[in-house]
Amino acid sequence: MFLEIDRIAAAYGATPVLDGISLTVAKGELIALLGASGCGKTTLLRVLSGFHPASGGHVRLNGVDMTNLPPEKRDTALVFQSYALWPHMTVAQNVGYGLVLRKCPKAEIAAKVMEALTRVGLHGFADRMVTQLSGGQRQRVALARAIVVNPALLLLDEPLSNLDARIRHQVRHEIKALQAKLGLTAVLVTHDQEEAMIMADRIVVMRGGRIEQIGTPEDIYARPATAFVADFFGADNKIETEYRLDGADIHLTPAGGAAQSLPRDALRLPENLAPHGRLALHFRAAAVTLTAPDAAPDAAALSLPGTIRQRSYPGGTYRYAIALGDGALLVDHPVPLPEGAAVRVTLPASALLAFPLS
Ligand SMILES: Nc1ncnc2c1ncn2[C@@H]1O[C@H](COP(=O)(O)OP(=O)(O)OP(=O)(O)O)[C@@H](O)[C@H]1O
Repeated sequence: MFLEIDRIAAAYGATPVLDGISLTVAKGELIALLGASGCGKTTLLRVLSGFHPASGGHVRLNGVDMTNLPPEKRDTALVFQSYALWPHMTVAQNVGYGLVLRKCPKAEIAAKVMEALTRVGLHGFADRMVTQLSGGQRQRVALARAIVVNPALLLLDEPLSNLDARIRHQVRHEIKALQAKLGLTAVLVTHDQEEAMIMADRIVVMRGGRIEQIGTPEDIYARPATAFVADFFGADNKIETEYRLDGADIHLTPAGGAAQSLPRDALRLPENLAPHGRLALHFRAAAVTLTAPDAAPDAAALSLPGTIRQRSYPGGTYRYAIALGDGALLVDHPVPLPEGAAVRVTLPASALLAFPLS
């Protein structure tokens, strides 16, 4: 494997932050480290760049153990959230800085800088001061500065989070296209689930200094391995239920609802599920339908009585807060319904992600 992260541990003083992180990255692959604030993504990136020491484990790049190499001896380039450009230098001087340090001939620097600026769409900006650029343009300069040295590994530390939404959406497609075109191996740190989905070949979901799941965006979205990942990827509505397996069926008794049976195959159940116990059923707001309380129930869906507590309009569809037993759900539904109305909440079995509760 091109990049091997092997049981990496890291700490700040006596406080452990990374706890045995192992993962491999293929040449040309873009991996996103995704997780809530404080889970250790930036620390892992700092370990890869050499700005923070590993307290255990190894990092190998292209077969070379770089665990204890200083940053400048690693074949990596880092793009920061804050751009970290020199304000007293022009765009070209910023982009060429690394090549000057490497003592490249002047003519070669000029040619490489021009090529990098063209690649990031900043042809014609070479002589501008970076203080005269927008945030999106500054981040393109930072990207040009990273790619101009042709690094074996590109490290991106929340590179888009200082940009406003519209520019961010545009620049993330540009970075992805450039990385793919140049065949760069890249590790991106982000806390934005959509950004990780759009940019990454594989996503590494981190939690509390450990890896919770690694997979393609499709994999993680459709088959989250844990309730935490389901929650993080938008399946954040949850119903708790007693269950009992019975031949081809599963009997469910959800909190606040009547007992129901569903074909066992209709749900994606965890492997080695005990014959009975409790499950958390996670699902996305858009998967639910609302009908009149007396509508005929669907045999392949869980059906629960609820009351509309609140209605809002995020655009395109209505969003309802529904009281269900002593719990609450958020549901998207295209039709306006009055607050206070009794409804039947229908959850198609295929939309339910089931996780055992202890
Ligand atoms: N310089 C430091 N000294 C002490 N503790 C630190 C330091 N930097 C980070 N930490 C702690 O280490 C843990 C992991 O931090 P890290 O910055 O890697 O998380 P993160 O997932 O990148 O979070 P964020 O998205 O907020 O940047 C956090 O609990 C944080 O408080």
